[in-house]
Amino acid sequence: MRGLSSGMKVALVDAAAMALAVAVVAGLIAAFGSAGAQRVATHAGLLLVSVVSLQLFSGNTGIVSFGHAGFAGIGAYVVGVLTMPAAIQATALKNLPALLAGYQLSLGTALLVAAGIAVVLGLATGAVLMRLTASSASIATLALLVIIVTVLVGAREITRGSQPFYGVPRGVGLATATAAAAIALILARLFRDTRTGRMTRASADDAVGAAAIGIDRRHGVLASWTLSVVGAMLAGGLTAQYIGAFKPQDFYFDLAFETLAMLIVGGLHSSLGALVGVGATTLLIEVARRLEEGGSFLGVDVPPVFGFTEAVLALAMLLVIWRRPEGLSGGHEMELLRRLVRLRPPAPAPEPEGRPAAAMLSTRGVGKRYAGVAAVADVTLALPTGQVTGIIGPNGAGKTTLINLIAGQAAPSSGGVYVDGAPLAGLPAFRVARTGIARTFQNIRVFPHMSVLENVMTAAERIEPDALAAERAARRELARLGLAERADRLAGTLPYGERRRLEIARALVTRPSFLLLDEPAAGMNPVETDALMVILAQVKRERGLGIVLIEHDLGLVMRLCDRVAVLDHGRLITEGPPAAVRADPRVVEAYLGSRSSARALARLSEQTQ
Ligand SMILES: Nc1ncnc2c1ncn2[C@@H]1O[C@H](COP(=O)(O)OP(=O)(O)OP(=O)(O)O)[C@@H](O)[C@H]1O
Repeated sequence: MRGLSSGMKVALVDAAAMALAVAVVAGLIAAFGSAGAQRVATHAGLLLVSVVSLQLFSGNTGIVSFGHAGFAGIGAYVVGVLTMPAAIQATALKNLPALLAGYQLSLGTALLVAAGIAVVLGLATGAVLMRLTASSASIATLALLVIIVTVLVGAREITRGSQPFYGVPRGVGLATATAAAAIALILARLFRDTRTGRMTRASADDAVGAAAIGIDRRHGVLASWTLSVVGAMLAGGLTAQYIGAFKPQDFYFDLAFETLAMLIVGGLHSSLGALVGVGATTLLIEVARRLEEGGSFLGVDVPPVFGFTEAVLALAMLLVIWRRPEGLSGGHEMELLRRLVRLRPPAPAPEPEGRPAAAMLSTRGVGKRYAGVAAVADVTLALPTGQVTGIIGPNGAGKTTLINLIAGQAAPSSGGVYVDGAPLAGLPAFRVARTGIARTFQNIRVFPHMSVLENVMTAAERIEPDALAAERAARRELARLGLAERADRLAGTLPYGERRRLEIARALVTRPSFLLLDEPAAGMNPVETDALMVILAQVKRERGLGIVLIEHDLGLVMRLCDRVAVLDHGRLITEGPPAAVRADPRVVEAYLGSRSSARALARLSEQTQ
């Protein structure tokens, strides 16, 4: 286990525990269960493969998918056609194109072919999905489901259309279903703690924050979608060999609803949720099914009730959404290892060597108009490394917009932004971040559902060679910002001031040439603000990076900054050393527009004279 990050160690133990739990339950049912119980368990095992595949995509990206049921259908037909004995094929599929006829492959080989097709289909459809917002992508998966089932019905020569497709050898029983479910659970649990898994979750948590540390959201969506399509198609292929006969409608809305309901009941955001969801709903469905058929229960005659099972499932889902939105699992993994032993964290990495890669960040005549209003107009600024440049100005002066223009969160309407003379304008934010520009946000953008350590590690992974190195670098920055003890807490549960510091740690771990801080001391008490000032001054001294600081605390600006630029109504009205700027009558005039700022400026002049 040495050489692995803490997260991966925890994931491995969780994965082994879940696989073991599934194997033990299946073993008990195989040994002592009735034939009926074994059928239910086999069906549940195969459903678990489907639900886990769905969780791998939807849980990590936050995009609810309705399309997975359709892919299970494709998998079922692929395995069905490829494994069907030639004699049955000759009667059941008389018009099957010669190219597809007479293979009669083993289940394993047919599953391999299905996986290959799944990769191609996953990449092709994922290339579209990754360009859509989460809600549009979700609707697109619904369209995919309809298209897939329509094609399956239409491809009569291969699928027999709406007629039952029969004659598939029944090679899947409880043992195969259990093994498949265990493997699916292991892979899904481990994926979450891979580099791609973390990047995907970060983008789902806060896409803008993720782009600011260089993450291309599309990469995670494509990777998790393709993997989950493979899982869904294999689940379908195994199901084909379990049930032996099926129709396209078996892989339509009912299955999409059933698998989604199971996942939501268990908890969308963890592989444990998929396991708990399938377990709990299988039991519920079994009870509901008995009631649906009617009969005498505890001496009471109950008439058959059509659709009772679906209604119970829907009700269970609504109840969970209402009372426990994160699902029965609470939305998190077991983290058994962390519960059982006190994990010794790896030592923080030493301070990195070397100076910033770039020397100068500059804007030339940069401007931004919003619906006719000039938020920033014709600003030309030089922001060298080795200096702290303060950007001040009254509310609405355009400070945040200027940072957004530099960091790629907004595209300039005019002018440009340059790093060592190379233009940045037009690059998406994640590419700007990769040029060595890190930033924090006025309205904090940490990843709330990830741990404090994961927040920083995700950023570190862009530049560190492996997860362990990324963890050690992350721990270094957490220690610097006084957050070492908070490493395992969920970022969303931190108090405001600590979340601000976490954002700074996340930015610093990328070893940027330029650090843009948008009101880093907002919400901090004076002690925290002073500590932050010491840290920033130290980072500037040790690393020689350039810091750009937007701050309303003028005392902090005047003490920390080497130069100060003043914006008013989007325009740069003056720029220079703090003392000169403070004495500039244009600055006093700009601040007089806002009474509280004018008071702050007056107080500051009194204090520093
Ligand atoms: N996305 C947007 N759409 C429309 N107008 C915007 C947008 N972003 C900023 N603005 C406008 O641009 C102007 C500058 O806003 P900006 O947030 O950059 O100022 P600021 O100096 O950072 O203010 P504050 O100190 O209050 O944070 C404001 O008038 C604001 O309303």
